[in-house]
Amino acid sequence: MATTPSDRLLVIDDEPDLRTLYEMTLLREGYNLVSAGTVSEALALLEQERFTAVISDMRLPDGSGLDVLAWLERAQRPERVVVITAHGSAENAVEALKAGAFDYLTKPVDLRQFRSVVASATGRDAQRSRREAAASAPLVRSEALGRLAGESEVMHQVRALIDKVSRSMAPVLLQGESGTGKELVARAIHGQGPRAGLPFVAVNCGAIPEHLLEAEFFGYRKGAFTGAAEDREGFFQAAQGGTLFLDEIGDLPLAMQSKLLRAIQERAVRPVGAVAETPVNLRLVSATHKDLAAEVTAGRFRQDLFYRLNVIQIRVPPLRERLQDLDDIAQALLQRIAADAGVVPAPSLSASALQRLRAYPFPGNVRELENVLHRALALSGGQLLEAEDLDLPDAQGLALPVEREAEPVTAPTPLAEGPLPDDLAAYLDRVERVVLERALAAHRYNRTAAGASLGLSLRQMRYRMARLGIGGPEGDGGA
Ligand SMILES: Nc1ncnc2c1ncn2[C@@H]1O[C@H](COP(=O)(O)OP(=O)(O)OP(=O)(O)O)[C@@H](O)[C@H]1O
Repeated sequence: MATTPSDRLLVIDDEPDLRTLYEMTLLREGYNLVSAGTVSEALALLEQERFTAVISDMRLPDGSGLDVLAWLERAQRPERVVVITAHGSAENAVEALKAGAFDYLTKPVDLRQFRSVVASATGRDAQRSRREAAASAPLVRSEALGRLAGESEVMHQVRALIDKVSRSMAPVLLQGESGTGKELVARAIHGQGPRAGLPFVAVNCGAIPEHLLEAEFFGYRKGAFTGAAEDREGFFQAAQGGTLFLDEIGDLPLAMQSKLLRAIQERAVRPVGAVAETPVNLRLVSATHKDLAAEVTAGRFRQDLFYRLNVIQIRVPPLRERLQDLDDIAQALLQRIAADAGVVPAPSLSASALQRLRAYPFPGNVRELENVLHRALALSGGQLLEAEDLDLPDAQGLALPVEREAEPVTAPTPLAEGPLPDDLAAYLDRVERVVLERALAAHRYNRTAAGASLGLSLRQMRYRMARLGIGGPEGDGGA
């Protein structure tokens, strides 16, 4: 590959053999480099010139890789730093990421991984993929960040954090109620980062049946189980080079938590039925509406996995805590919904409509607001949406949700009597298909509303529709 003048690296390691190994590997890749054996030598070189990236061992005779990181932070230098930590030292890796390292590698260094991590630190992988995918990949860069409306103090903080974390590969944990915009934040982190042109794969951990998790995450080989007619890649392979967004991570069963932890530690996954592992290099963003620290205390979430995922935490507050954003968000959503529906110009909200919105607590947060506006737009037809068009209960009339008695479940008639199905999975798929299709038709193909009527989130609905190959008119903005 052609070298650009910016491909200049600084390698810091005190062991001559390792330094030679790194140098040889990098020279063969076409990089141009200098090396140092101590922190002070490294700082002297850094004072003289700028590098694209710095690759530093953690333990050095006169200090540590963290000292180099701290120096670069203080000097506000743009170099990306990859630290190399001792095997099994999760603390060091997490500490380095928190201190601003771009990424880390663990000893003994796997050279394939080394090349791939350095390629992302120098931006080569992103450049290559942008060239390859220029026309076909949707350019997510900045688009998601642009969609994130709201000028409240807390939203400014969220945006500042997105900007900061997007510069490294550090895992991010997003904490917030359902519908607050966690996925949008995850997309913004990806879109602002150096790998914006690479895939962003969103997975709702809670929507996948437990027995399919491993195959869905890591893929499988042909013949691994009945029905595995060909090799299939998992989410990790699909997100290779980019970002894997694990939503509702708190719903992951313990057994799968262990497998996920292993994949993070080893930076490799083994598809079901495969002998060899496949290296993966991606950024993990996870999200939860649960208090994961409390889940750890309760023994439902692995402490070590929590530690690995929670390197940087961003809290996305509920809408009721940032009511001053409501007007901006409502207007932004209305613009988008109207544009998607081909309604030009977009209608606006009357003063009374805005007042009604402000008085409503929005337990379903921004997603609920989006649905309310969808419905209002479909029903009103005018240029000004009034309070009545929103179809919201008065603030005074709002009652707390009453727990409904669970309705008795009656088995579908064919099962109460008559022959039992000879293929239960296929039979249940047929039942599910009929239920989903009926709910979709009843809600004019609005997947959010159809899902809600069945007690499913939009993601669960999407997952089920995709699994059963149910298409149909795009009925809402949840895609
Ligand atoms: N600040 C915002 N400005 C504009 N639109 C927003 C904002 N926050 C969220 N949205 C929109 O609200 C909807 C719900 O957001 P999103 O799916 O990101 O929430 P979530 O927290 O991931 O929800 P869940 O936990 O249920 O998966 C999306 O259509 C998103 O684009």
